[in-house]
Amino acid sequence: MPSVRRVSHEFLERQGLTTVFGNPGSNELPFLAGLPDGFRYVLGLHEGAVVGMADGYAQATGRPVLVNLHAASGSGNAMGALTNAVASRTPLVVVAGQQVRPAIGPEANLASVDAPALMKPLVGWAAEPACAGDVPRALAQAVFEARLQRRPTYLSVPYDDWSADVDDNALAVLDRRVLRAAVPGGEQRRWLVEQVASARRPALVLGGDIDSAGRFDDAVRLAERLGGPVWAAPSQFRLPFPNRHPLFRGVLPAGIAPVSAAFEGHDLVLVLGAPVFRYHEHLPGRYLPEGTRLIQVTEDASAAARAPMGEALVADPGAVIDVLLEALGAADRPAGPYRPVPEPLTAEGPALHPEQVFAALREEMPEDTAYVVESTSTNAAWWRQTDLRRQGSYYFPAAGGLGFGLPGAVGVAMAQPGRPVVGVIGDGSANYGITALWTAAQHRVPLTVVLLRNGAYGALRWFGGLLGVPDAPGLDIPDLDFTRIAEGYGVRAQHVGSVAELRAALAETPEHPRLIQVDTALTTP
Ligand SMILES: Cc1ncc(Cn2c(C)c(CCOP(=O)(O)OP(=O)(O)O)sc2=O)c(N)n1
Ligand SMILES: [Ca+2]
Repeated sequence: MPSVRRVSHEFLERQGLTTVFGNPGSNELPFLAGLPDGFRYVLGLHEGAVVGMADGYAQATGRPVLVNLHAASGSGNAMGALTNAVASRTPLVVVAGQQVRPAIGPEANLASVDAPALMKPLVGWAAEPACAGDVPRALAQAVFEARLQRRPTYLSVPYDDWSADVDDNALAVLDRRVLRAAVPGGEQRRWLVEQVASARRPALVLGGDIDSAGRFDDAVRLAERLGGPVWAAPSQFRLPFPNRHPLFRGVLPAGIAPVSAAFEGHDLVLVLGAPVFRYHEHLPGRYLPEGTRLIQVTEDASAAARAPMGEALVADPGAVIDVLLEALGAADRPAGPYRPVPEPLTAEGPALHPEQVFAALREEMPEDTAYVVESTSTNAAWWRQTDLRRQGSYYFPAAGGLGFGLPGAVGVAMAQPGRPVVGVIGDGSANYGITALWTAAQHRVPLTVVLLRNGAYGALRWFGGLLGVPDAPGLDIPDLDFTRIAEGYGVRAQHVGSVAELRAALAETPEHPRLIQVDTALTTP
């Protein structure tokens, strides 16, 4: 009879989950025994980095990814990075080891007491099978739930289960497929087309799911057909639309009152692939202006259910774009020229202004470069200086949890070896996922990390001023030298002191990971 391990490996292979991001403990070794040829294990030195890399890899490949973590302490370390993966709707399948069943109740060492509860409410599904024979089916459920919900799932498996024999029924899981059709038809289709076709001044709000689903160019065609303004949904973690397109108005402000003000005069707001909305600052006001109707289209049923206003259709936003383009036809006139980029601001003294760094990236890096950005006080500078026109060009921690940037950049670069990838990382953020540098070096990932060193938690300095706490402690992080830290992890590094030096460094095409440190002036987000 085959073992639980052999059937589970076979199932994972058939489902394409053969790249495993992990950090092992003794409980996990029996799962890792005899990994078949074709599987690749990517070791991260901290579980936050493991999940960040897996998140970047899954987002860039668009497929579920297997994560293997240690029980309890290992799974706990991953929670911060999982908040981002939940917000970006990344289908991660986390498999964690567990003590043998008789040892869990007595809370023997390395027992994860009530393991599934540890990960809720973050993950979309969590379980610990009631017996070894149910492990292959439970693993299949974890994969299918992650794919259907587009949310991480968690499976805790007692370590002696993997060597147990299974009966023939357990083999039935190998041929399972779970598909979902999400194209609106009939009455729903007629209703939606009529609402959009009859709108006098429609506006579009696009979420990260549009980019994740590869619908970046289709969204441009729909926007140019509607002719109205386009915003990115608040708390943006992907770029769903070219940021210099003449119809693009930027990211919606993350407050109730300013969002309502932005919609003033529009009779229909069509939200595609985003929750309504991930506000941030509490700025109370009317949700919508008088006379404005909001229709949300999302695959995320709970996002549709929890929205505070408007109507929602749970469907594939990409399929809805196809339906609307088919019904309305393409634009009959070009949208006009893309907006030009302003001259970058400069800073007093030796440090560069972040806009000078971003202008150098725009001018030196190839147009298809993918950027993973985690430098929180430089967002305004970033969007003033950048000109992104391709799908999959921008990633940001979806729940604002730092520690995604550096690992996520490694994961994106591993997923797209032929595409230039740049991590734009603040000197504060870098520390939350710094061990990913070691993995990048070990796997010779051709990644560029531009490390913006302003010696502070810049964004918090700004928030401190906003919230009337200008002298808050713990906001300065002086004396960090990431060139020496990077070299310690095996990554070639250099410090650049001018725009010319930065441009010369960027002009070289990296064969392996490299870190370029540059001192930047403090700016406001
Ligand atoms: C895991 C985690 N810890 C702490 C924070 C709080 N935080 C922190 C600590 C920030 C400072 C980031 O500093 P940086 O150097 O990366 O970027 P800037 O200097 O440009 O702000 S921004 C922010 O929200 C967070 N968002 N996530
Ligand atoms: Ca900083």
